[in-house]
Amino acid sequence: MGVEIDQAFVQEPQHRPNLSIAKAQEIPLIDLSPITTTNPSPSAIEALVKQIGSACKEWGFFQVTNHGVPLSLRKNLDEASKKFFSQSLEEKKKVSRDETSPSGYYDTEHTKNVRDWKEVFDFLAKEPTIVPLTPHEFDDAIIHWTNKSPNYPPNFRGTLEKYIEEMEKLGYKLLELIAMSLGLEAKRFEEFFEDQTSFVRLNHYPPCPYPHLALGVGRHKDGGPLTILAQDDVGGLQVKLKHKTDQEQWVTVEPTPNAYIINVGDIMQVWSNDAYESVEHRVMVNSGKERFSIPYFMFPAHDTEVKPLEELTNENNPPKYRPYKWGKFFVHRTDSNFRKQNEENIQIHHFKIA
Ligand SMILES: O=C(O)CCC(=O)C(=O)O
Ligand SMILES: [Fe+2]
Repeated sequence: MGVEIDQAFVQEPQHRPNLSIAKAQEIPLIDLSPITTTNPSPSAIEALVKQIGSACKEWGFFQVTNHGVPLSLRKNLDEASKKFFSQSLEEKKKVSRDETSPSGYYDTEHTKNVRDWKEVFDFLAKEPTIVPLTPHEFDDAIIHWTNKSPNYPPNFRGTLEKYIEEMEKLGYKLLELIAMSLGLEAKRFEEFFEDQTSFVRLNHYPPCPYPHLALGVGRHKDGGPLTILAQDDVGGLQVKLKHKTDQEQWVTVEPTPNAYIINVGDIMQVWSNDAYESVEHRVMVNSGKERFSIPYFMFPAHDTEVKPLEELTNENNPPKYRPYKWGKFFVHRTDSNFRKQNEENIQIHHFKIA
């Protein structure tokens, strides 16, 4: 008799991956050289802004090349991540997250109440990162989160910090392009990031003997405005197609060497009053190969009041969401990561104006 899978990992039948999925379409691949070369022509930038706008509208996801992030930094972090995860569980647990600061190592995340087949290490971009102590609306207490510093591999922290600097630069550039594509001032989004709550996540998906039952990350939408993802050459990320048909259609994002995968998340959906929707995605696992990925979640300051931007709403297009505080939303999600819950996690549709 074979070994049985822990039921906590098993997806409901309708959410199990189709292992023979057709590779029908590709998410857009966008060349960022107009903003990474010196003296770019205004018409090249204009064309780029158009491409970004239509990718955000049609897909919510795109890949970028010529993004300006030095390859050496990415390679250094890839190697450090592999070394870190190759340690014993006991060693990794020495830098476990805890309820006072959720950065660090853990392998127990549940997405939509099913356990993910993965282990992660989270590292905050700003130290300390200021967030509300509790998700409760009328509790004003704040708390300072700090990072865990593993002893191995050597200079792990330095490698992460250098990488984060580059992610921040790329993130601001992308936000400018997205702002322009919505007809906003290029720097419209910058004010929200002064005390940002961004973090980088190292994901490790070990080989899984049950790829037809489990997922590396269950279907979800990212909660912030923007995610910048590096995936290795194994593949497994799937994006749900936006066009509505009777059946859900998932498209695999084929690995493109050295490219970054960009997606707009829930906050961009709210800011843009639904012009750019946050798209569901998930990660398949496979029985033969382990997979590594590194998302950078660009998150605003905790006290950001998230609401549709005034410039993008009017009488004919009234705000579709009630304002909510990012920090409360974030802490609510983080809290629920610690345990399997019976209720649905907090979602932006809870703030939707009917
Ligand atoms: O590993 C990946 O490709 C994506 C991970 C992801 O979607 C997430 O961590 O939010
Ligand atoms: Fe995600």
